[in-house]
Amino acid sequence: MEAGHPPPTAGQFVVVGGGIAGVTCAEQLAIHFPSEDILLITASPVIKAVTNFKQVSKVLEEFDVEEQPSTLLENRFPNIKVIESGVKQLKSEEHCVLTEDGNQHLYKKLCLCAGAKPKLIREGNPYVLGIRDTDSAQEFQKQLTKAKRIMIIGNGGIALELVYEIEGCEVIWVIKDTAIGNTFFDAGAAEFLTSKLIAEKSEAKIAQKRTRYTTEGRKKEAQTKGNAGNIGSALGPDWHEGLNLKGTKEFSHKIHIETMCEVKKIYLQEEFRISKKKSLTFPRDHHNQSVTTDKEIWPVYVELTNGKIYGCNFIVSATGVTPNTGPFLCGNNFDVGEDGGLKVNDHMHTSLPDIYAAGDICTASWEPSPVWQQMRLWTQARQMGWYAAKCMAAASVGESVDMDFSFELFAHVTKFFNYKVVLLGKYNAQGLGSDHELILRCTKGQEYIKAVLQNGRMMGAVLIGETDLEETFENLILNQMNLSAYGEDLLDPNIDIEDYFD
Ligand SMILES: Cc1cc2nc3c(=O)[nH]c(=O)nc-3n(C[C@H](O)[C@H](O)[C@H](O)COP(=O)(O)OP(=O)(O)OC[C@H]3O[C@@H](n4cnc5c(N)ncnc54)[C@H](O)[C@@H]3O)c2cc1C
Ligand SMILES: NC(=O)c1ccc[n+]([C@@H]2O[C@H](COP(=O)([O-])OP(=O)(O)OC[C@H]3O[C@@H](n4cnc5c(N)ncnc54)[C@H](O)[C@@H]3O)[C@@H](O)[C@H]2O)c1
Repeated sequence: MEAGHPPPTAGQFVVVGGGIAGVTCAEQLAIHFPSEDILLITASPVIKAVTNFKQVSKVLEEFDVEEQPSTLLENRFPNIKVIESGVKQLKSEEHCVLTEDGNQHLYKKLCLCAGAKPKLIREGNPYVLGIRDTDSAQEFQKQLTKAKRIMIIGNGGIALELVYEIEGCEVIWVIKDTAIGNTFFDAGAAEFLTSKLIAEKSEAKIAQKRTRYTTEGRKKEAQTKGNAGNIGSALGPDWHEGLNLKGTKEFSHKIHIETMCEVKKIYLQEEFRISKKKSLTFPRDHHNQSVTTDKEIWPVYVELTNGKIYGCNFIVSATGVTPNTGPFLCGNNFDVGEDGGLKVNDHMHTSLPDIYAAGDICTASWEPSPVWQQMRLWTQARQMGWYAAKCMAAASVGESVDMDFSFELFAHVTKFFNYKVVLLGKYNAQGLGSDHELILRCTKGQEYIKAVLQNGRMMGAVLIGETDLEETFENLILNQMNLSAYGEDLLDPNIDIEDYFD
């Protein structure tokens, strides 16, 4: 044991991380072993709790997420003890974790749920912001209140949400692809959504919000704990609620999309002034009107791979995440996946003895069901945390456990541009090659429905709008019924599809 440290506490169940994965795991362990102490070690001063959980159908689930002081978790589960201190080092051979507060904790079984970090296009550039936790979201909001124009890089969840939410600030949106939202949609769905983006924003957007997201309690806690520098839990659904995402201008939306390009070089103002040979590109809106005369002097200039250069106040790098595996895990010989996550098997077990992992930190390395894939999402963090606890509990009493049903079918419910969006199975025909067919139904401004079929069986679906089809489609994917005979009728709006398959 490390010299100078107090003697370690006795071996117990230890969970690292106060996000959805860690908290769910700790709660389940506390339920399984009511007479044992469960230790939750987290670097952030608040924890994330799942509330109002609703199993909508076999696989689809809905819940709210609340940031809470850790004492609330301890009150609900008296056998959970929360330690608000980052893990400095894992010593897997000694079954021990060292925390920043100078203590060491022995574990009999450990679950690592330390989340992920934004993968920025440039590290260490003060004009490149990432959004992950409450602090980074508030920093972004602060910068936005002073901004006339920003650039958003990336084409996934965060970028989609930001371009819709930001008002009073020009947005130059830079995507590598030909259409928006490539992580979630094909070009057809993207076109459906783009028309909404161009149209005026409706009042209903505010009225239909779902998740409560409170930050007041957290701010006070953070000040008293002085945890500066540590990363907090990831945000989630409706993270922008309560943040006033408004720039300095009076207009609502002004978005210019640059497709099929990336960032080549970022110049600070002074560097740009020196390289005078470059001329500025004036961004144009969807009517091809110049949105600025660009006499401005900008703090930062971005050269894109298509040769254009834009000045802006700052850049948001919404370019995905990297699992948070270091430096506290250095010196431990974990197997890691291509995406840098800790590889876990079908029992959420890593390659090291008695160490499990769940949520954004891990890479699912089992042979998945043909209609499931890992995505670093809220729901999967909850499901993995829950299932990891079940596996840890079973292993500690020598029992076996079957794979949880939630990993049978990929299912995600979210909201983009104020539309309900349900993604099921291989919703973008991922991994199906050209051997599949698509059946579509689209009513502009109302709904977009896509079913992905292979050999007559439904493999995935995208449902945008209030389609009410999620449960039927979920069943069709799960039961793999041969749908060849129905052909296009499958999406005929005059046929009540639910009756069809009852
Ligand atoms: C802006 C934004 C919007 C999102 N929107 C959605 C959405 O609409 N729907 C959806 O499904 N998903 C969404 N996500 C993704 C979702 O938030 C994550 O997939 C999920 O929260 C991951 O949970 P987690 O518990 O694995 O990790 P995290 O929530 O990141 O928690 C990690 C925890 O580990 C702690 N930690 C880290 N390092 C240490 C250490 N060394 N020692 C101790 N503790 C440590 C952290 O403090 C934190 O408490 C969004 C993410 C972002 C950033
Ligand atoms: N409603 C939702 O479900 C939702 C909303 C927000 C965030 N999230 C989740 O939060 C996490 C972070 O969100 P995110 O949007 O950063 O990640 P993401 O994985 O959703 O999207 C990353 C995007 O960045 C692009 N990209 C990657 N490297 C790039 C580069 N060098 N230059 C240009 N583009 C690049 C990718 O092509 C992709 O479009 C993800 O796990 C995401 O699923 C989910």
